[in-house]
Amino acid sequence: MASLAFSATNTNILPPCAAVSYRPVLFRGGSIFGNSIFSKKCNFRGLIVTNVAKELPPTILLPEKEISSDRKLAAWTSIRQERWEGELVVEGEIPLWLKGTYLRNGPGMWNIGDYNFRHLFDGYATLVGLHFENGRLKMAHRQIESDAYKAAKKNNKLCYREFSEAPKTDNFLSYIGDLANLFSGASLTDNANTGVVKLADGRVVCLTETIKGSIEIDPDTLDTLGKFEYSDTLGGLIHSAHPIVTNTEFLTLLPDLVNPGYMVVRMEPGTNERKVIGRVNCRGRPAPGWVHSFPVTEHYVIVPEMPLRYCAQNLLKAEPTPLYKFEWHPNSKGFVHVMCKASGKIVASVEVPLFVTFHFINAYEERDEDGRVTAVIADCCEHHADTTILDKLRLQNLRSFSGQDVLPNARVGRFTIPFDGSPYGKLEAALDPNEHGRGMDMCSINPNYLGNKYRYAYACGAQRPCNFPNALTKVDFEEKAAKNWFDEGSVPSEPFFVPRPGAIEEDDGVVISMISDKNGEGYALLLDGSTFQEIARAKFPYGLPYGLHGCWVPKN
Ligand SMILES: CC(=O)/C=C/C=C(C)/C=C/C1=C(C)CCCC1(C)C
Ligand SMILES: CC(/C=C/C=O)=C\C=C\C=O
Ligand SMILES: [Fe+2]
Repeated sequence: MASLAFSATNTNILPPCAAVSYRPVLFRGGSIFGNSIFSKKCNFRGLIVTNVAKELPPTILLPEKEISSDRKLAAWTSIRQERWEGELVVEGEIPLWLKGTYLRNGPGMWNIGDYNFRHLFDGYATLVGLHFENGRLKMAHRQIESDAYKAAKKNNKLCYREFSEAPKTDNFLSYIGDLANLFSGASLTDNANTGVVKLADGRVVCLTETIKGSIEIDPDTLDTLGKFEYSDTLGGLIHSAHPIVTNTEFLTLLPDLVNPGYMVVRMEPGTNERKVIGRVNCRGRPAPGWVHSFPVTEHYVIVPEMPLRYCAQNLLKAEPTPLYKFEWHPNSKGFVHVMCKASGKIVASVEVPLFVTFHFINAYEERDEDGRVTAVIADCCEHHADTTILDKLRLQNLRSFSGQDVLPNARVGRFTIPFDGSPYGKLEAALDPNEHGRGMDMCSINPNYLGNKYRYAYACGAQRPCNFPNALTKVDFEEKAAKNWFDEGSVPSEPFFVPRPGAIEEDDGVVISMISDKNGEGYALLLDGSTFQEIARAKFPYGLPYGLHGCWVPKN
């Protein structure tokens, strides 16, 4: 077969002492076989895997308490080993036009030795690649070599501030150092665990919300290439986790925590220099709203100002507060601002009902019969202005599903931002949330419809009872209906839509997701974008931790 993109490498991670008993286990798929090992003497449990196809040395996997018959979903369990790569056995048919790699990033390692992290967003980044070619599928995964990850491995302790975790201060003097490091940003993490984007110039960058956590990787080998350094002098410590990336530009928002507002910036392909388009001054106080993502239309950048606001004091605290680095300020209200991409001018700024969202889905302009823009429509996965979703994403909650229906309700929140100068915008459900089980997050659309009127969105929905979105859903905004995919006890990751080259219909393509199943195992799943029926699946050698966001790297 044609040589596929991933390099043949594996890492040996040695257990604390030699294994004493061997038990052959699992693995279909031809390219690998494995032995599980358990040593009573040193209380080590793990797996030995040999990649037969590549004749690599055996890899001894990370010892993990959870690797036992009572193991729970792999989704909330740290990755078993640093890296793996190999071909998977495909059940069903992968369309021959699907050529390229789906890269997915996410927090996949939530412990340093015996110390366990608290929150889903704390984990060290695990990058997974699914490489499709000629109807075949290779999977690879690898840890991103951020400074934070390398330092944790070397010193066997947390060295940088993660989403909810902060390194312990030994004494007063080191605390002073910590404060200095905090203000300079030196102690903030560069653990790029949130997403991965392919820039128009071909570079692939993993991202988180700290600017220093922008890390370039090689999409073929998953190697960490180094920091993606911005060459401008804009400074700042944080940005939106989800830039808008197209063939012509990279747009992002830089929150200004000192003088509450957002810089809207643009970076051209082939450069590392962000240039300012304009600035939005916040209308609420005391700080800008958290801006995990934002949408654009053809001509405008939409800047949401959520009442869940960054909190400088919480940033300084070592112990997590109920809302982590944020605070809920209902009295300071919620707003949506619209900036013209070409001029940087604010063309609308409206107060909207209180809202909580991580992810905007898409936005577009509505026009009258003379072609004048009358309003902007912006859709998001909206959590009914309820911040408890942040707490539900604590690992302890995710790992302890007892059959109770504890996932807070979510909907497709549709903002209407009028252009007639009126001071208020609307926020309503775009369809009955029961269509998708009142779960709604981790969305994607056909990328060719970015910023334009669109009909379909793909997301994680819910089949109740659940404690986390446990279904995949295809929303049809025209029919105001959804099609759902569900497999009892499973946790599916972001359904990522890849359009068929040359397609006319918006939903002509496939949806890729990775499933963590009730047996602790996992598989790649391919659904038809139109029927939302399964067309193929391929089992992983072991279940993978939950991943957040991905991108498509086409192969020419
Ligand atoms: C994984 C995900 O979706 C979000 C991750 C967010 C992170 C890692 C945020 C980190 C932050 C700090 C470490 C300090 C500054 C504030 C903030 C950007 C929230
Ligand atoms: C996984 C998630 C929310 C699920 C709730 O329904 C949010 C992830 C945010 C970061 O990318
Ligand atoms: Fe996200």
